[in-house]
Amino acid sequence: MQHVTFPTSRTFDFAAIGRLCIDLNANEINRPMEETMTFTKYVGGSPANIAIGMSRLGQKTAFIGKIANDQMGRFIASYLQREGIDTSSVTVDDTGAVTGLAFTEIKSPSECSILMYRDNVADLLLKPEEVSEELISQAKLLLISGTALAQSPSREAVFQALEYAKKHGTVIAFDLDYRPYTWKSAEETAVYYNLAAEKCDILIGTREEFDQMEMFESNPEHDDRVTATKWFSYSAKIAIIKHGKEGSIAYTKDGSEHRAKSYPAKVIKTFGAGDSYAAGFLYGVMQGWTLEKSMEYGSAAACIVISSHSCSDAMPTTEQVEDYIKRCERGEITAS
Ligand SMILES: Nc1ncnc2c1ncn2[C@@H]1O[C@H](COP(=O)(O)OP(=O)(O)O)[C@@H](O)[C@H]1O
Ligand SMILES: O=C(O)C[C@@H](O)[C@H](O)C(=O)COP(=O)(O)O
Repeated sequence: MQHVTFPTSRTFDFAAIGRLCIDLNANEINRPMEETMTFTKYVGGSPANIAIGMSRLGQKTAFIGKIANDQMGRFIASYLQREGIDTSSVTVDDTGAVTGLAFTEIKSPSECSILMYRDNVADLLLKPEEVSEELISQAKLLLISGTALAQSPSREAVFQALEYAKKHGTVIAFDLDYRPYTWKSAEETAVYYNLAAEKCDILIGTREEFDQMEMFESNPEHDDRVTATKWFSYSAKIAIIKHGKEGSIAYTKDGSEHRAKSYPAKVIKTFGAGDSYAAGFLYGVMQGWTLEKSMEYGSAAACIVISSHSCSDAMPTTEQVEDYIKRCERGEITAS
């Protein structure tokens, strides 16, 4: 059964709006940040990672965002272009804003954290008038990500993008991507997340991210079905609640729920799981696959990324995902 119908005959399969940043991933793994001396630079930012993932999976992809007018900004733009991503809607800041940095700490495969430097970042300066209606009207799927709602004018830019997507029948996916650093209060976060989620067709988040949205509601048992059902009276057709290595559950508007098997992985670090999962899952849904198959594909893509050092640079191609699934089926990959 098709839960979401995508428009046909559009220039882009996929467009993402939001932050373009830098990840600096610890080279000396399995130790605290205090003892980490060297880092490798990658393009980062959750929506950037997902866009790179979709492009690697062969989807015609565009990005809407703002970069700093500095070396880091230029590094990001040229990386996206090399990945075949359309950057005509990536504008360059002219106010002296900087590129957001995420230093990652890999204390152990399961104890990872991120130290973010996000004061005066260019990505949050994207203005509503810089969002191209033409581009959104030419995309089958628009991805928004929660962090871009944290501040004006980026917040208004995302709402403007939602408006255009609704007007042109572009399917909207919302990766909650809650990062506390950029928000002023939990109340502000909940209000804006809810306002955006009302307009979206596909919601993807962890249990903790949905809890954050529910601060004015009663869901004392943190029940996934209660969480998902609320959104089906708005625009949502699919709500996915992720539970780390325990896997994820997709709820659909017809009242059913879908679970997928997850795959083993030799985990180096856990971050990047969500972004690669989102790319693999959305790719599957766009191919018209069942939700179970799409979720499995997302899980396999996630395993590839968490077994690698980077997030963006490790995003797999279809051949890599299919090969990973086959190797798991043959018992060649076991959990670390
Ligand atoms: N340790 C792990 N082993 C295998 N798969 C994992 C592991 N951690 C996450 N995944 C896969 O990645 C998906 C998303 O991970 P999750 O940690 O829930 O998201 P996020 O990175 O956004 O917090 C999970 O549903 C699962 O399929
Ligand atoms: O989103 C960021 O700004 C940092 C990411 O690039 C980072 O690598 C990461 O945390 C990925 O997030 P996840 O996929 O939700 O684990």
